[in-house]
Amino acid sequence: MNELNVDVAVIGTGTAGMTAYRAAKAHGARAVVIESSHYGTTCARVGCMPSKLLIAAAEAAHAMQHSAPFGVHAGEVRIDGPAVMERVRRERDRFVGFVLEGVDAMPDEDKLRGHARFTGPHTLVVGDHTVITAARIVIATGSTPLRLPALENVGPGIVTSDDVFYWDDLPKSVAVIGTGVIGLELGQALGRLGVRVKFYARGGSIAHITDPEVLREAGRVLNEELDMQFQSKVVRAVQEGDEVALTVSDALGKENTERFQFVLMAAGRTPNVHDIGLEETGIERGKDGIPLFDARTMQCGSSHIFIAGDANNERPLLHDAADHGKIAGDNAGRYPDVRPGLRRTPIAVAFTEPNIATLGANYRSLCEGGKRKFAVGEVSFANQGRSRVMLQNKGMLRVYAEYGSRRFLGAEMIAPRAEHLAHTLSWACQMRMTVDQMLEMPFYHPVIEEGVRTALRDLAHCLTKGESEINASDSEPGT
Ligand SMILES: Cc1cc2nc3c(=O)[nH]c(=O)nc-3n(C[C@H](O)[C@H](O)[C@H](O)COP(=O)(O)OP(=O)(O)OC[C@H]3O[C@@H](n4cnc5c(N)ncnc54)[C@H](O)[C@@H]3O)c2cc1C
Ligand SMILES: NC(=O)c1ccc[n+]([C@@H]2O[C@H](COP(=O)([O-])OP(=O)(O)OC[C@H]3O[C@@H](n4cnc5c(N)ncnc54)[C@H](O)[C@@H]3O)[C@@H](O)[C@H]2O)c1
Repeated sequence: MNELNVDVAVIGTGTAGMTAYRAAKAHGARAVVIESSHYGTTCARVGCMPSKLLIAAAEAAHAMQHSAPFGVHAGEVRIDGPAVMERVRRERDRFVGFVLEGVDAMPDEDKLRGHARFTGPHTLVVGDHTVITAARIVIATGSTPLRLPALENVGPGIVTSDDVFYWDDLPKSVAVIGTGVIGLELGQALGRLGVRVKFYARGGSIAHITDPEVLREAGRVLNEELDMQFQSKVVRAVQEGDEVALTVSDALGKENTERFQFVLMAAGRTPNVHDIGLEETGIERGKDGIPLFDARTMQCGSSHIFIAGDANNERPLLHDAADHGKIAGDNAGRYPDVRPGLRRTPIAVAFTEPNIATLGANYRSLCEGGKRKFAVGEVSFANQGRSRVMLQNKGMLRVYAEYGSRRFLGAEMIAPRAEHLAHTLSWACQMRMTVDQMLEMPFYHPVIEEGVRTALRDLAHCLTKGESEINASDSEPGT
């Protein structure tokens, strides 16, 4: 075994790990990164970028197939599956290439390959070749698609998002298990590209929506296009030649079997913290096995160990992985001088159409502790001017503010181009603006943001009425 002594060891070379490594180095620390699998990051290889490439192709197909109401007729639309997937992979490889250039530029002595595992609070064994003694350690091991027991050992027809971006052609049919962000983004895109897609959801949730009104609207809008079966349970799956016979039971327990070329498991992701010897570290862990940590410093307890990115499951998103990594790397670099780093207003966007977005404090968190102490304003996009012009007049936005201070707190929406609306609103939220200050900002005409103004006006009005009487009772689509 080789032996290595370093100031900072970073486990994982994803976005969080690479950012942590650079931040630690900036403090003059002797730092190394350890990678057990591929360089290139989840985001670039099998995450954010390839999924958006697939969605871009789907948007092109959808626009051509739905241009007739404008008096524009495209003729027969032909989707060339191999060409679609070839572009996804080619552009994906380009993005991965930029990451690999960064890895190549790092000194060789800073990079180790192999699975890292704690053997003590300060020691890691990498593969079967190196023992590292590190004064500080950053865990940035990312996450892995959750595997459902009913879909284990079935055959090649059971896939996860990791597999989709290696396809050479579009499949004929896909069953998507889960109506979370991954399932909806990939499932809708595949459907728009001509694949027969059916969604099976365990409960009634849709992406990260927590507001019951937005959830109901999302269920209604998405159901117009997508075949979604809520309150269902995967019973069994059998590989039969090129197809999987999938048996699912509905809310009443009635079983039904359908055949699909692939079954896409999109039932969530699990932080990679279960096979890294955390029990040897002495740090305290939660029920889910994830170390308890401070979300401002990324420090696990008062230890020399930090945890960043999907591994800590706080907000498993790319920009948060980068922020976590910077904070963890800074603190590991200057330990024991541990300081809180910059945390931004939460923002999450599902790139479905319409987009689904949440920002600031979500509805569920605002309802914690019983009686609601916040006002709600809303707008429907059904008759919103610019949305209707573009034939994208679907969805709703709900905005929240605090009584008394009239401070804007957050929003949830399914709305046309919500990715942009969510940014504007999250900036206002982070600047701690009041609803009145937001209404003093410019609004162009005709734009979708005029819908945001309508919701804010409604919110300002509700704030003057005292406590809202809107019923907070949960309601789920499909129930
Ligand atoms: C399909 C999909 C689409 C997504 N789309 C978006 C999006 O549009 N926007 C967005 O913000 N987020 C998106 N995400 C989420 C985003 O990709 C992740 O939040 C982010 O990439 C996490 O970065 P990370 O550094 O924590 O983990 P990763 O990039 O996964 O890095 C972890 C690394 O650690 C390595 N590792 C694990 N265990 C060990 C070990 N014991 N020893 C050594 N190395 C180890 C792994 O091999 C991996 O390379 C998407 C994710 C998926 C799957
Ligand atoms: N646009 C984006 O920002 C983006 C895109 C993709 C992924 N991501 C990140 O990746 C994370 C993981 O995404 P995800 O979609 O896998 O997870 P998710 O938590 O968003 O959704 C999981 C879905 O699976 C369902 N489910 C859970 N257990 C199940 C079971 N046993 N049987 C059937 N269904 C079950 C849940 O009800 C839910 O609908 C997201 O939370 C997000 O942070 C972000």
